[in-house]
Amino acid sequence: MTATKGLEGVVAAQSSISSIIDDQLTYVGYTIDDLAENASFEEVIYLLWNKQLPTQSQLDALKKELDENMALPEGVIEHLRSYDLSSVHPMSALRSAVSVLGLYDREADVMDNEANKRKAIRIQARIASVVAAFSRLRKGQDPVQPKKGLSFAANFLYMLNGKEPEPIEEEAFNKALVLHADHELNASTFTARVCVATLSDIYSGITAAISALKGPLHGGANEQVMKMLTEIGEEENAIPYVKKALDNKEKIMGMGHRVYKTGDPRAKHLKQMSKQLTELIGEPKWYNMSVKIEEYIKKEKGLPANVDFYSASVYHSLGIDHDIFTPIFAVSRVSGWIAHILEQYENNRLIRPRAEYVGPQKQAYVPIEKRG
Ligand SMILES: CC(=O)SCCNC(=O)CCNC(=O)[C@H](O)C(C)(C)COP(=O)(O)OP(=O)(O)OC[C@H]1O[C@@H](n2cnc3c(N)ncnc32)[C@H](O)[C@@H]1OP(=O)(O)O
Ligand SMILES: O=C([O-])CC(=O)C(=O)O
Repeated sequence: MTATKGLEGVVAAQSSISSIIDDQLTYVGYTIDDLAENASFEEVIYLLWNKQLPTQSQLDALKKELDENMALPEGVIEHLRSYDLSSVHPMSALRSAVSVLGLYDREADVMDNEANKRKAIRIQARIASVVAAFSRLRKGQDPVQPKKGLSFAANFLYMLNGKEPEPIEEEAFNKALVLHADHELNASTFTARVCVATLSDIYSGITAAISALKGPLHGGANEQVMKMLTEIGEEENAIPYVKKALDNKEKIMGMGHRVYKTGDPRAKHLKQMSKQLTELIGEPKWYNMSVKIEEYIKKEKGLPANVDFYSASVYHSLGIDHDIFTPIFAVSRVSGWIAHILEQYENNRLIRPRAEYVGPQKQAYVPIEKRG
């Protein structure tokens, strides 16, 4: 038995949700370019969960269900008020709050398909509310109740900021949600599938997935990109900064990808949005220094920008706190996690690979008093 480090190239599941072939990403066979330009996030949720685009009445029904389930149980708000919010990372808060959400769901451990679909709606709707409530509570503001009839994107920004977004903000945020919704067997999705393949419940699967997304090699990279841009400060510092980082064998966040070698097809959409939005807020330097870094890393290391690179300056331009970037990734990706969890339940087998043992062999037990 020989291990493949990081499971690179290992095909670990069959799926009909999303695919990456020749650096092209599709959700259920629709290209990400087509969806990013045309689809609402709600349509994408429906697509991922039902493997087909909704009719108008199916979309209306989904929107109504999301609207009806967005408000948080009072116990979850109390939970968020029960600890020092200033001392925790929002991803840790989200991870714990989703676990608490499960405690307030009477169907949490009901495993049939219909119950799982009802829980899917509740989780999708409430994760957005948790992130918004957390963000407000830690600033000493009360949570804002969701407003029925708004799009998912607009409702999130409304709950976050207490005012409805401008059309350009809503459109940009919707596109970001569409672009982040699913991505085949990335680390957090794989984590979710491993978890529920034991026939554990959907809240456990999502909590596990959030835990995996948090890391800076995965979803946590978007926050780190903005940290880097902030440290760089001005355009002329960009190249010296990344050159020094490479000399020190440090990784440049938002660059490189396990699967994409020529480019991440989501990045060009975010790049375009970054240009537009940073100009709009009068801070084009974030876009300009990002372009410089992207070009330099491509030239020096042959690595492309990934989805996390330009999303950082997009979210910054929308006025979102930098440590809320990764929770926003979760607000979108939960749609994909749920799709994969439902797909795993449909045709389940325990996921249990092997390890190549490389430790000592044939050791004889030594009584404790004789150990040196
Ligand atoms: C939503 C997402 O999860 S997208 C990914 C978000 N993560 C990041 O942006 C973090 C930065 N990027 C990385 O760490 C990596 O490119 C990953 C984790 C995304 C992919 O990693 P892997 O496929 O395992 O590649 P690995 O880390 O083994 O790197 C291969 C080589 O490229 C180099 N490399 C990879 N990414 C980078 C980077 N961002 N900056 C500098 N060098 C890099 C490595 O140092 C390594 O070089 P070496 O062979 O000389 O040691
Ligand atoms: O697929 C991956 O490894 C990481 C990624 O881009 C994502 O999860 O969107």
